Amino acid sequence: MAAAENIIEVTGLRTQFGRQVIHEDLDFAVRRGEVMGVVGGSGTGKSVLLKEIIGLIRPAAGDIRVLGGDVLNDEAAMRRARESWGVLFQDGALFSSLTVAENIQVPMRERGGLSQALMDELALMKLALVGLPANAGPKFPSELSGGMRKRAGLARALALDPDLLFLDEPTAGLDPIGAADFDELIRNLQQSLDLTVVMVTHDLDSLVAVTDRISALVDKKVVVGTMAELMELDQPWLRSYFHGVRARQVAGMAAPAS
Ligand SMILES: Nc1ncnc2c1ncn2[C@@H]1O[C@H](COP(=O)(O)OP(=O)(O)OP(=O)(O)O)[C@@H](O)[C@H]1O
Repeated sequence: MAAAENIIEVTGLRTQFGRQVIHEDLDFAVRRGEVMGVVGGSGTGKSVLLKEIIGLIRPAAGDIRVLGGDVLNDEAAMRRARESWGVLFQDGALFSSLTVAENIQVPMRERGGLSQALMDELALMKLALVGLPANAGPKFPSELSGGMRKRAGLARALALDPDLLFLDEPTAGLDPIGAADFDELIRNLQQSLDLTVVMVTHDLDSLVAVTDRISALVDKKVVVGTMAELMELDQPWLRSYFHGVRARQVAGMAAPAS
């Protein structure tokens, strides 16, 4: 079998804020077409890792490649990469003064070259894609439920038909049923749109339902594997994270039928 292509490749990453070292010689890779979960204790630098990959924070050292391009040093590679991804950060981060449809059209406007009529049509398509009714388009974010706002944020992340989707705590703040529905939506979209997904989450149900592999941030580095593989490791944080009663229940539910 041919080796899977890495759509993201981070090597030798060092992140430091003042004297606080967050990542030290960290390697992280994501294969095209997989859903990679990112977990780790509070403050281990999960969100910062995402922000470094998308160019919002510059690391102290290391190499970051997206789609094979050196996004830290090559502006053209960064432009190409930026056009290839969509991002859903916590809370959906919608502009409260814009309607949902206008929010979805923000990335389209930034790219330019599309008529308003086409953008209106595209916004309707994106709403349908994430399971929102057409009448959500003219509403303001404050008029939607938390779950609907997340979906609207996802619709905006999908505005430019990305190959790559970054999700930071997508189910945070949702009730268990809302979170399970959102997990299912992500998995369905990943398959139907052939997306690669990088998802920071604390939610074990999401990890089981959505991810193919998991990167755990421990000791300033990444440990990567399937959930079953990580559960086997004798590392204190991983043990307490995966071996709690709740974790065992979730993992038991996920065990393949044999
Ligand atoms: N721009 C910044 N300047 C200074 N310190 C920062 C900055 N961004 C993050 N940090 C620090 O880096 C560390 C990692 O932050 P990050 O938000 O990535 O954590 P996290 O793993 O996502 O945690 P949590 O699960 O609590 O959200 C924290 O100690 C945070 O205070």
